[in-house]
Amino acid sequence: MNKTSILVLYYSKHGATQSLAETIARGAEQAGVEAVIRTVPPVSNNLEQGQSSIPAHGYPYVSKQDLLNCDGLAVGSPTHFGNMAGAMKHFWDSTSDLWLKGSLVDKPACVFCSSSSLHGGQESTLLSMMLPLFHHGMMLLGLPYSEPSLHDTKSGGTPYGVTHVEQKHQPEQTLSEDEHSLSLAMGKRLGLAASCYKNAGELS
Ligand SMILES: Cc1cc2nc3c(=O)[nH]c(=O)nc-3n(C[C@H](O)[C@H](O)[C@H](O)COP(=O)(O)O)c2cc1C
Repeated sequence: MNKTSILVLYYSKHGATQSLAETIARGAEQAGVEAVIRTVPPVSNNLEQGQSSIPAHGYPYVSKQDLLNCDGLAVGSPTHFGNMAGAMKHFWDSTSDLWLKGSLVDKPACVFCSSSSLHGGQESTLLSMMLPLFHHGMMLLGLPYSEPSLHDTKSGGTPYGVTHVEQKHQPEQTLSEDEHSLSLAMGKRLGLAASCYKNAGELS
């Protein structure tokens, strides 16, 4: 049996969403699964402008093969006007071929986001990222209230998925204790769900 593999796919301009992505990946690894981190290229107002296929730094850009290979998927974006960033939407708009083949059907998935204010649209951003995943037939996971941090948090963290709220006088990338523990829990939950579903499929 191949090792279960989770794809953590994010867009981040200033690194906050990337911190969530890396912590979710660590949580998945704690559940004994492999975690692959990928990002999407930025979009420009000048859509004719060619993008380099390799980022100047950081994680590689996602490929369709990454989506085909994964057994579970976490998708994250900063909140941009209460919605996922255009770069992430642009990427999902390029996946009709996978949708036609049902390539992502029944794969467990979750969503995460970062914003600069507590009531600035985190939940709507999470919901916006769920929409393409539902259309692809994925099985969406949230976070259960049995996670103590979901009750305690004064920063990010929702039952719809893990979030981060930037704090004044802190680097964007610094997660609160509750955000950190919820990110690990989200990764573990996704890893376990993907393992169970993959192993059940391979046995049947
Ligand atoms: C175009 C744009 C729109 C934004 N809209 C919102 C918003 O609606 N609500 C909010 O709280 N923050 C908003 N922000 C702030 C980002 O969501 C926030 O800085 C986020 O943590 C950045 O994540 P990153 O470091 O991964 O890029 C916006 C930022 C930009 C650039």
